[in-house]
Amino acid sequence: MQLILQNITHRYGGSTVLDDISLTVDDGEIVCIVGPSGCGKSTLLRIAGGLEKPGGGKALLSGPTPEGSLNPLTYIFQDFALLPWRTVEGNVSLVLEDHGIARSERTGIIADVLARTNLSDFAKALPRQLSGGMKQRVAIARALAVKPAIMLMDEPLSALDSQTRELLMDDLVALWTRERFSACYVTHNLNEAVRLGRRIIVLSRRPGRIRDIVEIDMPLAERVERLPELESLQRRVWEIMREEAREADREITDVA
Ligand SMILES: Nc1ncnc2c1ncn2[C@@H]1O[C@H](COP(=O)(O)OP(=O)(O)OP(=O)(O)O)[C@@H](O)[C@H]1O
Repeated sequence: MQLILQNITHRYGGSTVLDDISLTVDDGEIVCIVGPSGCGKSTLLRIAGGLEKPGGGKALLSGPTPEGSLNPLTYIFQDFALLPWRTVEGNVSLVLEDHGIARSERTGIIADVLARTNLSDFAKALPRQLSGGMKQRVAIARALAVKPAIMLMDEPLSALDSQTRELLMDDLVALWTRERFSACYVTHNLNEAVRLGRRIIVLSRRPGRIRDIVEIDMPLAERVERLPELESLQRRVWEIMREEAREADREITDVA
């Protein structure tokens, strides 16, 4: 299944936030979206997920829904959004209960996604007993449980310290390598973008327009071994963004 954004334009009040954004996320592809603060990355993701209606243009899904997919577009947020009174398995179960999945089937799905995210030993733990990294693994397990066609990931690792972020990136690469998933992945972090993205869409400062697209034709599993190449790609993305980020920074300071 493909996610297609066609000529998306959006305004809040008098100001244009997104201007004529077109992009496609192909089946099995991770597309990263980077750009200066306030350029509309999260807005674009909300439009992609149907949470917000664009002022102009269209967001659509094309192709058959994967078998067993309960929710073709599924979000993963920075703040995990777990229910504190439910255990790890209870949090994953909730989305399945919402879809009316019978208990016996739920048990199988939960065991599968907890195994894939290395959480099997923590099934009975409560969120408050878990580190930030583990909480985000639960959020990823919960997203996988509905067999999404495309995951919409909004800064999923940015609440974590840098070491935990590294571990979670390894996990995402391992998950993707075992069973490819598609994702539209918004991040501030250019290192995450070059580690995970097949394509990196660089947006300009507000109004967000596509400034450039950097393609990375290197298998995900090899990237951690090829850090010098990734560093030069990361520098290239930063060169594209630098002026935009500087202008965006000034703009925000002016407002304050
Ligand atoms: N519901 C809303 N109503 C009015 N303005 C909004 C709303 N949501 C976002 N904005 C504004 O739209 C612009 C884009 O916001 P958005 O959160 O999409 O940007 P972003 O690129 O994700 O930002 P950041 O990198 O800082 O997270 C910002 O100026 C923001 O203040």
